[in-house]
Amino acid sequence: MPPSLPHQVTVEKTPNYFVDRSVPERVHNFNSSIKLILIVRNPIDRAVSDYVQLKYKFYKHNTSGTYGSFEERALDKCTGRIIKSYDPIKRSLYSRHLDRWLTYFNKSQILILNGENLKVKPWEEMLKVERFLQLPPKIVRDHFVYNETKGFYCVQTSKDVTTTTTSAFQEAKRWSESCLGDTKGREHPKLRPEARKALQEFFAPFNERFFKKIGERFDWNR
Ligand SMILES: Nc1ncnc2c1ncn2[C@@H]1O[C@H](COP(=O)(O)OS(=O)(=O)O)[C@@H](OP(=O)(O)O)[C@H]1O
Repeated sequence: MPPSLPHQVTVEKTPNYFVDRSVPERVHNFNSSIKLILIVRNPIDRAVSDYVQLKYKFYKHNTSGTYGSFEERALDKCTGRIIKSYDPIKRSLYSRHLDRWLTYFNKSQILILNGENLKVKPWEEMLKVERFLQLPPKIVRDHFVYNETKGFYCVQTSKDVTTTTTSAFQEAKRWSESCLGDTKGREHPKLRPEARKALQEFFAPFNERFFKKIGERFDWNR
């Protein structure tokens, strides 16, 4: 973690911390009063996004062989059952991973954000973050500009700059746009309806357990 001054808040983002078994205890040893933020989305979409990332990495490092389709990787060829040991599936079992964190941290230390809403109304999720971190509310709708090509909002940031003209110094605001990189928003393969149904049935009990633990529900029956 980078050092921070008393008036600063340091934020560190590593998606894999949520699922790595050894991390909750280590984080607790590091700072037991830390605030944690978890962004979740429909576990089926999370699993497919994870698959897309693994497939991309596979072709980056291998010149021969094929990675296979999501269905080939995640569903047993003979029985059609979900392969629980496939990493994108395993990592999407939110209730299991949350359990490990809850053995070390109080629920009030964990903010759960809605990943679907983060994409369509990021300012709403950011307000939750500001409240949770007890920061003055500064982020508003106008800070976001929708990027049609990417299908995501970009963040508009400004910084004060001093410019010299022939007659005077001028204070001006320089606006810049900060957008998500190329590895975000990659196309997902379309799943066969039977495969999607099998995934829905598989994840449903895990989702229910997760909703019970967090005291909130998400619309993931799709
Ligand atoms: N700010 C924001 N808003 C909405 N969605 C977002 C955001 N940041 C990341 N994502 C989506 O999360 C998916 C994985 O990205 P991550 O950054 O978490 O993963 S990783 O750091 O690459 O492991 C990946 O999902 P898909 O694009 O659907 O595959 C990202 O697009």
